[in-house]
Amino acid sequence: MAALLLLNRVSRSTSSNSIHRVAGALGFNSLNAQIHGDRISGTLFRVRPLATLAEGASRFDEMLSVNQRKFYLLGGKGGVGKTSCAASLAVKFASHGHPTIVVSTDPAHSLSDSFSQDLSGGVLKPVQGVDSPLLALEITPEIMKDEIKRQTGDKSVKNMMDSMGLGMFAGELGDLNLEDMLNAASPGIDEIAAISKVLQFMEAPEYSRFTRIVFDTAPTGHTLRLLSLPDFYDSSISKITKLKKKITAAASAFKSVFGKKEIQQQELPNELDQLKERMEKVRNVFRDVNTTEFVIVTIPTVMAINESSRLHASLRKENVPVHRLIVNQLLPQSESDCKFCSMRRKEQTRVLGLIQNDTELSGLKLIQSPLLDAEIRGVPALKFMGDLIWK
Ligand SMILES: Nc1ncnc2c1ncn2[C@@H]1O[C@H](COP(=O)(O)OP(=O)(O)OP(=O)(O)O)[C@@H](O)[C@H]1O
Repeated sequence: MAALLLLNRVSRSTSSNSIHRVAGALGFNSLNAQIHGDRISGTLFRVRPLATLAEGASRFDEMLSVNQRKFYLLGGKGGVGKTSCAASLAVKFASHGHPTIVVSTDPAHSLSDSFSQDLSGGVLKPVQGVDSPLLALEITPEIMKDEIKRQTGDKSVKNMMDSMGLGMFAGELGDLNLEDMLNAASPGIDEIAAISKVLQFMEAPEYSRFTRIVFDTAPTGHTLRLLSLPDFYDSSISKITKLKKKITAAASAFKSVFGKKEIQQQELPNELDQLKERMEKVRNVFRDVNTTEFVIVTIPTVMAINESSRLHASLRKENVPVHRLIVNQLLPQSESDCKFCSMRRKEQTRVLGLIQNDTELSGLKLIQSPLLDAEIRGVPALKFMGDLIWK
């Protein structure tokens, strides 16, 4: 029981190596800590339990204990605090000895803003101010598009038919290529880029030491597309593969009539089969309770809770493991409570009650995260937030 938090603000400065250690010893937490030479100054908050709402522990020890690689995807409605929660989780994992990568798949990136450092450019960049390895990546669709083109190479249908001696029949099909075929029906390059990165993290030896991969996902719609994309690809690739087999069979028949050597199946490029296999791998990872967890982030409003409930239903349908729900931006109790604040708090308490009665959400571990009186920017602030949420 008891998890709403009271934050009393006291300004201080200290010459300690770690403002967090000193703050902890004094019974405070710190936010907006700044380092000036050997001095650290910042704002300290005292955090103590107040209200009598359901327990909000995230069981971070569980999240930490597994040594094998785990993927954490944080998602929810726009603006609820997904990036702040994802960034704070990544900092916390790294601070507890897990080499971590945090990836933004949201086309409207805010990782750089959240960490208050430049993490743009579509490449993995080390996050400054964290003791153990923490890399960040804002996936840039344009850069990824080129990368995907390079990976898929020239798969034009005309070339394929040429290689079978059927170039003269290619006609209109000549302009068609695999990338266009997939893009035409595909939900979006952002999701493809994200999947492609997951594959790289899974397969490339240089990333093997990273045991935690945290995804700051785009608002709900995009995220659901991301998760169902491997299935979409799987079915598209199956169709294309069938089409290729039919063309090959027709070519063989055609050539044998004219006395040419029959085309062997193994002459066909097998990249599509490989792509299908890799997509299956991603799909399995997203659905494996041992490798992946999707954490839903929400705020205490009826609209956000309803969307979270729908999100959980969709994730359940996709068999994506979900155990935790963060309710962010809960108004803390204050000694000089204004009427507006007490009304809002009452409403928020009512909404928390709705979660407990929601069939989709009631079974999830509820994590309560207070609304702070400062924007969460920079590693010290993220550490502060992480200590409130991930415990
Ligand atoms: N608990 C909190 N207390 C105070 N400010 C918060 C809290 N959580 C998030 N914020 C602030 O709210 C803003 C939006 O947060 P954030 O970018 O993490 O949300 P998001 O869900 O990732 O947004 P988007 O959907 O636009 O990507 C930021 O300015 C962030 O600092």
